[in-house]
Amino acid sequence: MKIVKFGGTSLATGNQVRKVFDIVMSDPERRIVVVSAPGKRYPEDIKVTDLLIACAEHYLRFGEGREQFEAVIGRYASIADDLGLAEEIVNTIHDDLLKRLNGNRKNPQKYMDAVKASGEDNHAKLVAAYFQSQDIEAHYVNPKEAGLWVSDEPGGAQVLSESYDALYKLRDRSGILIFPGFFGYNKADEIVTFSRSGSDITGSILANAVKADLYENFTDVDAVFSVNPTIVNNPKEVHELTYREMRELAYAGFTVLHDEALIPAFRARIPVNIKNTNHPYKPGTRIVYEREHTNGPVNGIASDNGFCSIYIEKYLLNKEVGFGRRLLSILEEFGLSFEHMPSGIDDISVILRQDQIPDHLEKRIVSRIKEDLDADHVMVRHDLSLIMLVGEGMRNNVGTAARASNALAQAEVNIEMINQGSSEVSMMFGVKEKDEKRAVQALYEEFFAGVVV
Ligand SMILES: Nc1ncnc2c1ncn2[C@@H]1O[C@H](COP(=O)(O)OP(=O)(O)O)[C@@H](O)[C@H]1O
Ligand SMILES: N[C@@H](CC(=O)OP(=O)(O)O)C(=O)O
Repeated sequence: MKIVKFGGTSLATGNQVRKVFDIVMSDPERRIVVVSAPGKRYPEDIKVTDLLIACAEHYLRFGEGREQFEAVIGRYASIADDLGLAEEIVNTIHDDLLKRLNGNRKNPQKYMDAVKASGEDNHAKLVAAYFQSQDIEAHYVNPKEAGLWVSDEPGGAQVLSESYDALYKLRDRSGILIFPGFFGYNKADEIVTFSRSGSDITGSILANAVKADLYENFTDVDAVFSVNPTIVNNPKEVHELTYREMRELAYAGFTVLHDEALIPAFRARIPVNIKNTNHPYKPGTRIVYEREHTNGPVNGIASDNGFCSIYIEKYLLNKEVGFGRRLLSILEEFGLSFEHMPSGIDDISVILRQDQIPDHLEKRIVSRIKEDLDADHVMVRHDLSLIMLVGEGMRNNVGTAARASNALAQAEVNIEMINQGSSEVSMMFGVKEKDEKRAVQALYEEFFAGVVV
């Protein structure tokens, strides 16, 4: 059995839904189909999820939002019209969304989640109606009825372990099951969504639960590229990655797959295949437990910006028992999470996403660290980008850091910090945001020019 997930662009128009139908029907193993809400039809378009967020915000502020509501319904109506579906399905979606918008607004986060989730929920109903119109036995499945239970963290839910046994029973159902991505239910039977792009997570959970042979994730690119295609023109495709490599790359900026979508599949050792809905005959990228290392130390280069580092200097801090713990407990008090913590003998840096620290808090954090830790010097560096070199082959290759540093020096990029992940499949370079593009291009040239991936 295969789990097949289709992203928003794969389901954005009637024509795209027809492609999805053909892909599913071409393989009898494709039994469970996870759908996203309609995505962008062209680059400047707005995803239905974003239209829904705007709609919910309008209702929260003004108690209504006719224009935003019509924009959402218009998207479904045009898809239904394209597919020649009866008016009934659009009426169902219309009534469902209106009911959610007029629902309880006491808890704005929960209200927002219920409205946001309607994007995938209603599209699953529409896609099931299309399959049925083609005389195929297909059923819309509601995540509550199927048993997809999640934690009560609006916009950031985590699956609860008891879901897996409940969802296993989906195997016994007949026909093709159309399952909405992106949300589950908490123990109070309320809708809670995963973080953005979370339909990938639903697919992975279902793959684990039903012990699928394969999790196919259909999107709008032929494969995972070795580097962000907006930074390097026409980059090389990577046809095989390990779970660890993809997890690091997804976390560090490869948005093609949600970084939380790997763990459930990985735990059950289910391979993931990323494929293109528009070119389904192409092999795509396989994500597997192990791979042969035939293509050099680096398998992908990811980058992301918007980081800052808190640099702390104190003579012999490495000898001071509890220094790290006390530093992290100050960050905890301010509700800050950190990404990396490279350290030396007399200094340590904590790297964080800078949007967590509003200007007015920065001074307070710096003086707390100075006073409580009796630090010699504390400084915040802003506007940093983190570049991650990722590859299982790094473990067995001497000189990767030297090659990378040399390439960056040649490109006149100053390295603000270096950190080698303890897993030894990644190496991180911190640079100024203004240098990110040049740095990534130089590293790509060093590790991929002439390499067959
Ligand atoms: N390294 C990469 N390889 C492939 N695609 C990437 C990479 N980094 C970012 N992307 C982007 O990810 C997009 C696909 O992810 P997403 O938009 O979430 O798709 P979907 O809506 O199908 O879930 C691609 O169109 C591409 O712009
Ligand atoms: N529609 C949701 C969830 C999702 O996974 O979408 P997509 O598959 O288009 O990334 C979002 O935009 O966040």
